[in-house]
Amino acid sequence: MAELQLRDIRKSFGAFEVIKGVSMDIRAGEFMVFVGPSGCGKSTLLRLIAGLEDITSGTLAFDGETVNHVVPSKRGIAMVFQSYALYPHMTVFENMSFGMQLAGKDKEQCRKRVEAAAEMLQLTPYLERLPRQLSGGQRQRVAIGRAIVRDPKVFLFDEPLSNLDAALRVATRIEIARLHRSMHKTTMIYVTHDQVEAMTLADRICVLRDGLVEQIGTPLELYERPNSLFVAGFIGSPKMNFLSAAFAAPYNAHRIGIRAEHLEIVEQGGEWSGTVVHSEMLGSDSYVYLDVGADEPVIVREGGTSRHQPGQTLRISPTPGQVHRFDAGGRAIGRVEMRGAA
Ligand SMILES: Nc1ncnc2c1ncn2[C@@H]1O[C@H](COP(=O)(O)OP(=O)(O)OP(=O)(O)O)[C@@H](O)[C@H]1O
Repeated sequence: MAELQLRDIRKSFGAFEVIKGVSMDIRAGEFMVFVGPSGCGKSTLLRLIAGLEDITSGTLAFDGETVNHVVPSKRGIAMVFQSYALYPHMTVFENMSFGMQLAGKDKEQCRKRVEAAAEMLQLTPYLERLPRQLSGGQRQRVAIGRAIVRDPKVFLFDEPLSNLDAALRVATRIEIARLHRSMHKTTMIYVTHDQVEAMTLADRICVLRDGLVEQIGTPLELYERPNSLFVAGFIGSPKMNFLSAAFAAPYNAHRIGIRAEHLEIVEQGGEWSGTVVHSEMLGSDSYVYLDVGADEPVIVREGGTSRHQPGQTLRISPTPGQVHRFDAGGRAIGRVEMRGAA
């Protein structure tokens, strides 16, 4: 378990600055998730923490000690990548124990650690198999097991589940959450594109944008109190509905944002009305897409099966207190109880 301090970290590749001054504290035992659009620098930041890339300027400290010039093998980290990078000619047991044997660990100690990790990851029946005799999810668990046996202070994950199909992704995600709990809360830093992974695994999420931190907070903080249009649009699925001009003016905002679950279809009155252009049924919920005359259809969540057909006119109202307001620069200016109240 280690605490990390990042102070004004910058990274350039030649003249191209990718990380532009990132500062944050990652608490001991915390599960921190980095999200952000493609190319914003998530993997680069993780690789700087791992020591796989040199930091151009700024300070990186583990438990108060600067590690900028400490080689990766001496940082007490273990990293799991999207590609499992297992040795194809070695069994699961050998793949997991190889690193320890290289480090000169006692054979018996290696065996015990591998068996304990295999137990934790439900890999015990597969220890004598070769990687090609395993499913993708099992291979990724071996890669995670190989990292566990090193008993790292900090675990780094770079999109570890993105090669897996949907069902395996869910199963392995639950496995990782369980792992975090059972490893006495080893500090974990996890890069992902996946909303659900970020929301369900993270103690805190860091949203990166163009090499800078846009917002750091618990999943619920980011979901309920995004500090910018960018975070509001990035966190949550379906995306928050954004409305501008005549829709936002009564709220004294440049733009307003309302989540699909905070719009209610009403029989009478209603703040806006629109035509149903599409509806999606997910089983437990439905999403109704309404053309209210804005740039894009507004998405409204309905519990159960939608009763609404394309072409039908519906009236909708936002849930009081759930209208997010944004200024012309895209900064949040808080939610309001009702229109005209700001
Ligand atoms: N070794 C390198 N040399 C030059 N440019 C690089 C290098 N590594 C990364 N970059 C650039 O740095 C930027 C950030 O890359 P990075 O892989 O960190 O982004 P990311 O947020 O992880 O993206 P993705 O979600 O697509 O994986 C990109 O523009 C990338 O092309």
